[in-house]
Amino acid sequence: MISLHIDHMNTSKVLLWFTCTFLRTKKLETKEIQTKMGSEAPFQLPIVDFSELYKQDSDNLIWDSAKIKALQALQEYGCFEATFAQISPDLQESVFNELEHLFDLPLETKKRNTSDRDFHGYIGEIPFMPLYESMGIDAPYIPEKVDKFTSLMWPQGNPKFSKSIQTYSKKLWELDEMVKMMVFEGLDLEKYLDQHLEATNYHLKVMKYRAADPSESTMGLDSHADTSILTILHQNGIQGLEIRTKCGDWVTVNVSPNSFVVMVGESFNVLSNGRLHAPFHRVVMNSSKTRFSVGLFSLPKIGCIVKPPKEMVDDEHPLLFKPFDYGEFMEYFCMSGVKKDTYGLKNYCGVSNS
Ligand SMILES: O=C(O)CCC(=O)C(=O)O
Ligand SMILES: [Fe+2]
Repeated sequence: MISLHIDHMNTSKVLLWFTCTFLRTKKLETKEIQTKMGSEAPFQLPIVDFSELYKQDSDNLIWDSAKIKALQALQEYGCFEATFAQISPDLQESVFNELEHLFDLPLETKKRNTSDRDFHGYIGEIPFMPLYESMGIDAPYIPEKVDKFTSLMWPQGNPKFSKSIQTYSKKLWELDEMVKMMVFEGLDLEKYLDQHLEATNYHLKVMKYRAADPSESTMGLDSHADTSILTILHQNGIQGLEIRTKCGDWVTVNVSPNSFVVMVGESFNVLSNGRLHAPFHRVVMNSSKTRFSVGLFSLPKIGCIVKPPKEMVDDEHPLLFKPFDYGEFMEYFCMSGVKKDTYGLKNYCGVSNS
């Protein structure tokens, strides 16, 4: 989940942000120049096809090969590109059309999307992130939750919006569970999968990034790692997502049309005791067209202690994080302010000298 929230920031933090953003923009300009000179090879994330998994697969060959590829990618890059024909191009188009209407609503209407959880309601008008706006729906596969959001935005109703978002979220949720099943199997933790899924909440965040004016920074969303377990991202064909590799290089993730990006959040890094990599990522708006994106975030339920299964800890893999509660962590995270390129959970409960 993004690690930026102005409500909890005092003036000095905001100033610090401005300074950091300025310095990063300078660095970014250098990188853009390098790209123009052709010094960087295009980067392609591993692609895992989930569409075929619905077919008869008696020897589990399709499943096992997808599982190996997915796990390797999550260990090496912290993400991969997923193809998933069960979310049809028509459904995708309908979701992005509806999002355009949603973000076109008056600001006062969009601000009705409030939440008692940080980052789950309307976010926008942030001075250091002027291109960015987002709204959120908890448990979006539950029809009543989406209907409630829809009637806040359109008191006269908008069944088309409700239907598209519900159908779409349910499919994304299926994809999330398939990835978790692969990871848990791949790490020999199958017996913990059901209890893990029971202890998980879901949040759908819909985002809009307007194009930058010539005088503005192109930074749409600054560098951060998600605090989630897993995040599934989808965009309207406008590129902008960048990840930082383990070597520290920023690379643009050119996502193919109709594909999704599956990304590890810090909570999965904790659960796997460091085996899965949670990548820093950001959004850079080099396009003159508006970018819409959607993220399904799976989050540890508040009150359920997050810690790796005992099989993940041994002499070779000493415990990296103390057990934590996500609700308590979020309180700390919001109060401690934003720290650029820093892992919030590592700061909060990392075992020292890990
Ligand atoms: O818009 C995107 O593709 C990325 C959004 C993101 O990283 C986030 O909301 O945490
Ligand atoms: Fe993110």
